[in-house]
Amino acid sequence: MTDRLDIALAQLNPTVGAIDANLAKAREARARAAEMGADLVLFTELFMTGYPPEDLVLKSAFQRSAREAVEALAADTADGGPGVIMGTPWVENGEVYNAIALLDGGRVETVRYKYDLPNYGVFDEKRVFAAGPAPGPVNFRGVRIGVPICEDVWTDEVCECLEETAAEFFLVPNGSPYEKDKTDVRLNLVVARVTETGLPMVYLNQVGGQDELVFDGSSFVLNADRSLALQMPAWEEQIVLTRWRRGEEGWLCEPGEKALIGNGMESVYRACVLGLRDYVNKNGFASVVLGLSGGIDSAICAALSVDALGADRVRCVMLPYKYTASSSLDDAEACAAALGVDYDVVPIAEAVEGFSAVMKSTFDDLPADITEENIQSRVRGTALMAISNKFGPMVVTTGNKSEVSVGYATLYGDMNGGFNPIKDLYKTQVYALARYRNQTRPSGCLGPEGRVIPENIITKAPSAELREDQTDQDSLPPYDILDDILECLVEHEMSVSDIVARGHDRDLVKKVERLLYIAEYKRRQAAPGVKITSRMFGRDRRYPITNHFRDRD
Ligand SMILES: Nc1ncnc2c1ncn2[C@@H]1O[C@H](COP(=O)(O)OP(=O)(O)OC[C@H]2O[C@@H]([n+]3cccc(C(=O)O)c3)[C@H](O)[C@@H]2O)[C@@H](O)[C@H]1O
Ligand SMILES: Nc1ncnc2c1ncn2[C@@H]1O[C@H](COP(=O)(O)OP(=O)(O)OP(=O)(O)O)[C@@H](O)[C@H]1O
Ligand SMILES: NC(=O)CC[C@H](N)C(=O)O
Repeated sequence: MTDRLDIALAQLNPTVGAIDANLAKAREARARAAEMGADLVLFTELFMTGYPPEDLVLKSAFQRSAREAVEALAADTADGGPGVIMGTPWVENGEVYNAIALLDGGRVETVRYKYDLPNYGVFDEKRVFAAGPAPGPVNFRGVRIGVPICEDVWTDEVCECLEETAAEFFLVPNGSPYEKDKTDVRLNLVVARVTETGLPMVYLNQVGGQDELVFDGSSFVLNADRSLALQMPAWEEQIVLTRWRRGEEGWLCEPGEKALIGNGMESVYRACVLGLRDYVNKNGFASVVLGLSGGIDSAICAALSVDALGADRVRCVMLPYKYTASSSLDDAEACAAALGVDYDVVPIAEAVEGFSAVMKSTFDDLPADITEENIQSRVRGTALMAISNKFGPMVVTTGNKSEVSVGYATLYGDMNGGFNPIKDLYKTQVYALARYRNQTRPSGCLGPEGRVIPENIITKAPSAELREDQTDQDSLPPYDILDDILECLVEHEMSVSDIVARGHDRDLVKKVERLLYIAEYKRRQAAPGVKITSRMFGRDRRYPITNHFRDRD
């Protein structure tokens, strides 16, 4: 039995389905850990397949590939180097489990299954995995290690059971998606588990974007006295060696680096950047294109795109029509120049008017209305998709959560596009993010320092510029009021009367409630985007499209 263990923690960015690449990444990490002198390397939840693999797990070919990769890595451990705790799906007796495999001495020593499968919010694990029995510790070179998997530490049961079966400390592999202000939630949970069991805990989380989810890393270690032994950075890959020593009081992790975890605007900004970067890169796009209107939404999306990919991978196009103010042209050009991106102006009058001419007899001289406004938006959407088809960039779409909530966006028009980095940010948060980015370029961002969004874009009244002198507030309440009502309805599921009790006008709340419900059909056709809040549209909030319910309060 040893009294010393050096454990490498691999906070890495796997890709869902890329089993060969994930295996290669694991081998590289193990080689690095061996150089550091590690006895054991810990990987994150389902690292071998990437997390969350969703229904891929149901395919027998996928299950087989994952197993072969785990067995290949197990064979590597015959070299006498570090053992490995690897997250992987595992099939036994016809059931598929969300598992960890302990690999050592050239073989799969043991496997343990996740007990508590999350099945709420964005998680659907009961759909694809069977729940395992309450796990006992694994025995690694004479040390009994508890390995609860992610959700297993969100309640006390599994850790208690592990402590009762003589676990000496916990190594917890996680696939815990980012949400604003979640860092404290995780820390409090780990404090609770450490307090209940008196055992130290390693909380290791993956990093990177996977469709709408983004994982922040932010892994850490708490000793049995609840002191923070180590804090890994957010948003970055890192392999770190932790040194464990057994004393009279049990195991202690020697204090190591404590990275500062930015919160508030910094974390929101970096989540949007990494979510967009990984979506674009992991789906094989060399570049992106977006319509730059001189408005705040497209300006922040341009800044996020440049910070994610670098200016040379971002193309911005101004698509003016007769309602585009000359100040919008100036603002768009100034924004593009500040960001250093390729910028074109493609006037759309001929296409808009050509389309109107084609429809003239069908429309039978009916007066112009929103139909003609939407044609402008759809011409812009078509132009951007044409650039995408011709040159290959993915279209970044720019609707914020306030617009997406109330359907203030045109289907097959400004809603066109592959990915939306601000989909889960209300308009008031978009303004705050723009101000933040003008003051601070967060670490890991590839754009220039300093002001990248001209002040006029932030201070002018927002407008879709689809008719003369239009502003958003012709159709919508002021955004601070709208956003508060929306947050009450969406994030907090509050009743109309409770929202009115906050000081809002009842008719307005009822109007917003109605707009929210009737726009569900648009959201179902919207591009994916980065989850930031506790209740993103989509998997986090599954409302019916056909829905006659209205709150009677
Ligand atoms: N339940 C349902 N299921 C399936 N489809 C449904 C539907 N209800 C309506 N529809 C369809 O949807 C159509 C209406 O939706 P849509 O065509 O999008 O048009 P609509 O929502 O009527 O108009 C677009 C709105 O977005 C605003 N806006 C704001 C900011 C920027 C931009 C921009 O474009 O740049 C636009 C614009 O001012 C206008 O208020 C209907 O004609 C109908 O075909
Ligand atoms: N003149 C334009 N040139 C290029 N793209 C445009 C133009 N007008 C609209 N778009 C595209 O359509 C999107 C929707 O317009 P919208 O008015 O909602 O956003 P915005 O102009 O960026 O911001 P704001 O709403 O604050 O004015 C824009 O973000 C942009 O991508
Ligand atoms: N993968 C999981 O089990 C994640 C669930 C957990 N509640 C989290 O968000 O961290």
